[in-house]
Amino acid sequence: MATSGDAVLAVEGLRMRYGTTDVLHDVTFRVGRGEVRALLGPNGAGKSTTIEILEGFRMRSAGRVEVLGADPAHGGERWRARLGVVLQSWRDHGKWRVRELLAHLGRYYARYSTERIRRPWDADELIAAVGLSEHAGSKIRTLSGGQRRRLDVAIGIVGRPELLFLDEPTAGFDPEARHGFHDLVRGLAAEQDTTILLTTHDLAEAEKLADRIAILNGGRIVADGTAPELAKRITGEDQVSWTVGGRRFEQSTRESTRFVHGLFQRYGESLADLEVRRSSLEDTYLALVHQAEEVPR
Ligand SMILES: Nc1ncnc2c1ncn2[C@@H]1O[C@H](COP(=O)(O)OP(=O)(O)OP(=O)(O)O)[C@@H](O)[C@H]1O
Repeated sequence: MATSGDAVLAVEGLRMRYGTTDVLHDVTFRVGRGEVRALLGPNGAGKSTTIEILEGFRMRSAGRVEVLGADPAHGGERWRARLGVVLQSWRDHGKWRVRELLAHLGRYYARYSTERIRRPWDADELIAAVGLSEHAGSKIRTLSGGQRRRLDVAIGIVGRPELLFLDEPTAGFDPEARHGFHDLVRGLAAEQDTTILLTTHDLAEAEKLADRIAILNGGRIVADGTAPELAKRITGEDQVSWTVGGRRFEQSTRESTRFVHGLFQRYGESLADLEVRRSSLEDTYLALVHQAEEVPR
């Protein structure tokens, strides 16, 4: 596989079979340094399976995978120390206090500190970065679900990973916690230059966080691009509607600005109730998922 210098993660022709069932078919994508990439798809699409293979927790059936220059199936300790993993499941450290646990886990990374990346992240700075300062001395079992998830993220990044995997990071968050978490993820990418691969089935989350989105459905990548690129991909057309002389009209067009300009020229002030509805990522997503459901596997 020709890996460009900037690709932190490259997947080519990845396949996974459980027993006699293929759950990943020829999955191919790349993630560049500092990029936030979402793997978006409905339940059972294969997101967790993909991410677990990339993390080195699951052996693939076929295909080529390179993560931070190594095959995850053979990644050593030093390689693993450069990765951050936030799993869907909770860890069970209920009796530990937040600062105590982070300082303890952080110690493991000290031997992997480099001139460029100082490891681990200072526990109090990290606690502040994830918005848990008020709970630094609390026992973990007393944290709410959202606070606990923030701690999961802190555990995932305590070693200042170059590449962070987030598996459905905001499942169970209230809107405020979700907003705070999105700021945190964007900050990691912008200020720490962390490359992030996150899985989600929340379109809005993918659109808000990710530079690029790969849509996975039925074990296949059915689309890959920026949110606007994907939104244009299926319909590519905007819906313009307007009223003239009490009659309602509607038109699909790829050139909505020019079309609206024409309407104004033609109807002037008698034009009323003008609306332009852009094709949205949601249109694309639903169309792609629906299309794929119709293709026999
Ligand atoms: N250990 C396993 N043995 C057999 N089948 C499995 C196993 N793990 C997952 N699968 C199957 O593989 C498919 C993909 O599952 P996966 O958990 O990767 O999907 P997902 O996109 O992460 O879904 P969700 O959003 O529900 O977490 C599903 O059909 C699932 O039933």
